[in-house]
Amino acid sequence: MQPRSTEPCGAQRLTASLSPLSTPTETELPAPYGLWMEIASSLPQLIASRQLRSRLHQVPSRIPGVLGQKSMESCKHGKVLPRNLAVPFWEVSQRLGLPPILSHADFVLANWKRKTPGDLSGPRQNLDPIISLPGGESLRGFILVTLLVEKAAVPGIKVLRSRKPAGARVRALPRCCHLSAQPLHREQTDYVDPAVFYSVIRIFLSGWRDNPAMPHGLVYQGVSEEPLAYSGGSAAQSSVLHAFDELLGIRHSAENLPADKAPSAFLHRMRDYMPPPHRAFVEEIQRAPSLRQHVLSSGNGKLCAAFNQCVSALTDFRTHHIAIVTKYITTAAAKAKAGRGEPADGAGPPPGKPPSLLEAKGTGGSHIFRFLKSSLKPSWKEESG
Ligand code: HEM
Repeated sequence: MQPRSTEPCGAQRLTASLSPLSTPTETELPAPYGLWMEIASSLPQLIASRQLRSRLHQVPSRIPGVLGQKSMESCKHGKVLPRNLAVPFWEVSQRLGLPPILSHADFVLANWKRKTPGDLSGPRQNLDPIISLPGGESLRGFILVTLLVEKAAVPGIKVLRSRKPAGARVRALPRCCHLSAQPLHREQTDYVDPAVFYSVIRIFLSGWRDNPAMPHGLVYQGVSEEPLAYSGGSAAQSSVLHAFDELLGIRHSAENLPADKAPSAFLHRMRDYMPPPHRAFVEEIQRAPSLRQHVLSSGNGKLCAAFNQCVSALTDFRTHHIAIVTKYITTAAAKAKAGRGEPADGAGPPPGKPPSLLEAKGTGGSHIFRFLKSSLKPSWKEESG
């Protein structure tokens, strides 16, 4: 991964809007980016009518006064992102401290707006994604349900950020550590059609690292002659579970897996896909004195029970999540193979052949069940006293 600049600029406002639960303040880019906005706002239609490629050719390779220009480099091999997309994408990503690929931060955290001013008491009804992809209502449900899980975690994150003594924080957490496992299950089921998720939405989240469909990554023309490999968007890039895991000192076991394939290695890599303030927050919790050690040495039964409740809440969330993955990937794959997995009307046609090479893979490219089941069995990080 390239070194990242944290250079302040207009991008800083965008970064600020990525902090947990703040409303994205800007939903339109400034005038020089008019053509980009126009294309971004009609992606589903452009993809369905196969006009996206020709529209993208019209994007100028230089955006006046905003982004620099790199010299054209020839491309020797691999799948190529043309220079007029690759260079600005690279530069904006550098300024945001994010990798140049659609990440959880882009797709979910910064991609929502209120339909009407007001609170989020009827959240799904009053919310919309800013930028959509093919997938119709299922795509909308997928983004917004994921966002609502982030929202449900806010009280817990606030406890983590509070300056209260460790004991008080442990006691406060079980009340707000549920992470909405039940609603996650119910809402995904109600709003996201598995066939649409499997054959349409997932393609946009498949990335070009550990993806057999793009084994050599992607050449970002004008940025690097060598192909670059980045994982696709996944809620594994959300700071929420990482923060709770670090707080509770949870490590994910890796039976029969080489170290580089262990869940902990994958999850650590996903931190590179978080906005820098989120990553810093998780690392700060990681560096803090061990809460578990504090609880154990307190000899306080109620405190131990509260701590264990937090661990159970995470396990429950992950158990529900596995049920979702079974439905949206395993069962959907079987149906697609049997020819019974046609997306419902209104979802738009699949933009290409469903990625059969990705069947056993997660959105971020992991071998899903081995990975997800191992994260159900928490082990503890080694503690030095
Ligand atoms: C249709 C819905 C969903 C599907 C099919 C799905 C699928 C997956 C898959 C396959 C993985 C493995 C890692 C990867 O390859 O990216 C994963 C990881 C993960 N997902 Fe989801 N997911 C869904 C919804 C959600 C939601 C709404 C959340 C909550 C914000 C969530 C949170 C996570 C987390 C935290 C991980 C990392 C593994 C862990 O910490 O246990 N997922 N998901």
